[in-house]
Amino acid sequence: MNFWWFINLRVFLDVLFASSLGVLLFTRVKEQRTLWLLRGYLFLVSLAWFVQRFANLPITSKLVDALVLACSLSLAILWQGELRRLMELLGTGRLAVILGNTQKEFRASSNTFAQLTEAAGRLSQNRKGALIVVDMGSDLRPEDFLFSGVPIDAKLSSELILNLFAADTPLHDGAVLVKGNRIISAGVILPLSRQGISRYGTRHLAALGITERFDRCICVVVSEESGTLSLANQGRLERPITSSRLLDLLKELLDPSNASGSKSNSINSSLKTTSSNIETKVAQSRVNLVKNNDSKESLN
Ligand SMILES: Nc1ncnc2c1ncn2[C@@H]1O[C@H](COP(=O)(O)OP(=O)(O)OP(=O)(O)O)[C@@H](O)[C@H]1O
Repeated sequence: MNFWWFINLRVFLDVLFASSLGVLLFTRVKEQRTLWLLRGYLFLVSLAWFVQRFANLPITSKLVDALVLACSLSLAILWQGELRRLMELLGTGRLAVILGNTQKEFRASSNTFAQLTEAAGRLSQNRKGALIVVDMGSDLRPEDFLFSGVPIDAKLSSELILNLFAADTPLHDGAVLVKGNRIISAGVILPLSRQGISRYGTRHLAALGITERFDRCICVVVSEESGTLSLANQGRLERPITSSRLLDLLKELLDPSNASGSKSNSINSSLKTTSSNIETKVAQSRVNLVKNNDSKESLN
């Protein structure tokens, strides 16, 4: 009696844990393609188990086992970022994140986006390198950075961002961390991504590195070399973008309900930026012309 009760309890717990793991896995995967891969893989694993357990077919069993091994290796390569993140979460005891409970949300006002975009646009025009991490409610902790930087905790403004990235200032190297409407820290050193090493420099790799680890983290990057503006999200870089496109993307990411409206506006706004850039260049050439005339007059 006791023995059967124990066996039943074991079977019950086994089914309970396996199904909880399955539900957890499937609810955490958001991308359709990843879901298909996972389903295919689980089907293969079950097939291998079935053939091994119930069918006495040694050659088929070996073949299916080899297939499962090959698929496991491919998935380990394909999902190396996610698997590393899972191990990091387990290692640091952040079980709430694994269970999908990422509580807080950092809401930024539209004025903050405008300030951020304005600063990025001006840095881009002046070819000043910059890296701004916007945390939208991830579970980022200081230990997730290689160096957590210098605490700032100040209201975000375009002037402050421009100051932080001004050349030859102590905090211009590294990234600025933004949460909601506040600048949390500056001079932050981010983990680098291993993808695209041959294509990008370290600033862009740092943006890829942090966004591929944290879903609810995005990075605005300004290239010092070319002045190009980029937005990194989920380990992908959208570049080159205009500052108005950046504003649209930020609004879409932080308030997806605005997406359709802002998409239709984005073409208009990028046209506006192009025309304002042209106006700026015309104005600059006028200033140069006036300066040249002045210097000619002074020579005469
Ligand atoms: N891990 C990092 N975390 C934060 N910032 C970093 C990191 N690595 C480099 N940077 C920043 O990037 C600067 C170097 O950029 P680098 O030229 O190597 O990259 P890049 O992607 O080619 O950028 P750019 O187009 O601006 O030249 C450093 O001076 C530093 O400010």
